[in-house]
Amino acid sequence: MNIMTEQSVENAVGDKMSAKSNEVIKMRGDKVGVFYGEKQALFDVNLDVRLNQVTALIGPSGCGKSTFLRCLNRMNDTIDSARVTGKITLDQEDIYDKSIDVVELRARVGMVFQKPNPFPKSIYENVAYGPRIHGLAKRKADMDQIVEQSLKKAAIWNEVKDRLQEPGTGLSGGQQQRLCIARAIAVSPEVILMDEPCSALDPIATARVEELIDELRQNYTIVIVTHSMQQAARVSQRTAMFHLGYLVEEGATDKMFTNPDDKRTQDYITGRFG
Ligand SMILES: Nc1ncnc2c1ncn2[C@@H]1O[C@H](COP(=O)(O)OP(=O)(O)OP(=O)(O)O)[C@@H](O)[C@H]1O
Repeated sequence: MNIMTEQSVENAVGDKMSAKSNEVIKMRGDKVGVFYGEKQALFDVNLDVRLNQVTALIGPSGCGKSTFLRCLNRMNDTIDSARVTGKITLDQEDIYDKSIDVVELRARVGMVFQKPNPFPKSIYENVAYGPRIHGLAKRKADMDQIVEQSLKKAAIWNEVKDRLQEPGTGLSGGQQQRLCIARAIAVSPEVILMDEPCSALDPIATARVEELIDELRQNYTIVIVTHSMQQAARVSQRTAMFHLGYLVEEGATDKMFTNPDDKRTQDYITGRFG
């Protein structure tokens, strides 16, 4: 008879979890709608964001990609006319619930914007700012460590370690974007949202950031809006195609780019519209 001890059950469950960890749903959008005043920009979007995967949001201009992305950390709250309907969960918890502290939510679900936007402060301060307001470092040595680790994880440490007190705005565009990624990482987020993070970068800086996104996936869950089909294919495991405010389809990136179910996806990825 095969009697499993409590420990062996735990191990077996653990193995199954790790084998399937990329199937774990980190965030879920359930019938998400967004209105800007009277105008509805998103309709009934059901979309899962899987743990430790990169999910790419694609679709023609104005289809609602950024609007959906901003729902995931309640950045739409900052737009007066915006109203969100439906439900969005993070680890099964409703992020629009009254009990949610939005500042804490945005530390758990960080964001990197289209244009690199370092603060007009030193490189060090750009990274230290978030951990300081969240009280993550008690002593200067702890803060130094957070700054160093974050810059290392964002693959920019070697380029800036001798100039930490110089302004972040003095870096190249690609370096500034990696500094902004370090700033997002510094508060230990679980999810990182990226809104066209490479659109202001040259091809070499873009390749650098794409490589970084792939590395970050091991520790974070990433959602990226991109206009570049090549980029979506290179960096993501899942792709979601939007059109006119609707989610057209979502699936494994390989399948979406080789054998999509919907003709609109086929037309978009082959450059027939958008
Ligand atoms: N702050 C806003 N106020 C009013 N309407 C808005 C606002 N932001 C977006 N919209 C509208 O919502 C719709 C979706 O816009 P959104 O920026 O989400 O699309 P997108 O797919 O990210 O577009 P793009 O690829 O051009 O960035 C568009 O019709 C847009 O005009």
